[in-house]
Amino acid sequence: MSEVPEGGSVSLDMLKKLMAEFAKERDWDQYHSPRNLLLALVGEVGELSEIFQWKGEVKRGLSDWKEEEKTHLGEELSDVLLHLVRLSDICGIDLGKAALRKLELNAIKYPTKSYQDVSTSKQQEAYFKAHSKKHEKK
Ligand SMILES: Nc1ccn([C@H]2C[C@H](O)[C@@H](COP(=O)(O)OP(=O)(O)OP(=O)(O)O)O2)c(=O)n1
Repeated sequence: MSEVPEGGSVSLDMLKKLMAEFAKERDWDQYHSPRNLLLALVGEVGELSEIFQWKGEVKRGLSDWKEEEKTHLGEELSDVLLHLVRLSDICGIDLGKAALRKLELNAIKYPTKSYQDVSTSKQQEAYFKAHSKKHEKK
């Protein structure tokens, strides 16, 4: 099993390399096509959703969940992340860089100043209005 590196942080690059190694050692590169990986990712998102299904709203921090439930949640979150990392790699996308760029775009699209003084529900209203307009244009 891979150890958490000194300093404690796990990088996307490390996960990318470990996934590439994992596939190579099993001769699974042939199955890791973009489409197959996308379908596997969607399947894992389904498994993640099942954990929350029928529970109603859950508290942030999941303080009333059993340890086994939290462990299971960690496993399904990891499957989603690992498939996403692998899909990005196979598509030649640098996921870390792409995510940083997307954060910058998000900050331009939703500048803090214009949202500071409005309540959460107002922000959400503005968001949904903007989105429904975008879809109407199509
Ligand atoms: N062709 C495959 C199959 C699996 N994996 C890796 C990526 C995921 O992290 C994990 C997913 O494994 P499973 O498909 O066995 O899914 P689960 O672990 O969720 O098992 P189950 O569906 O039985 O609950 O294994 C992979 O890289 N390539």
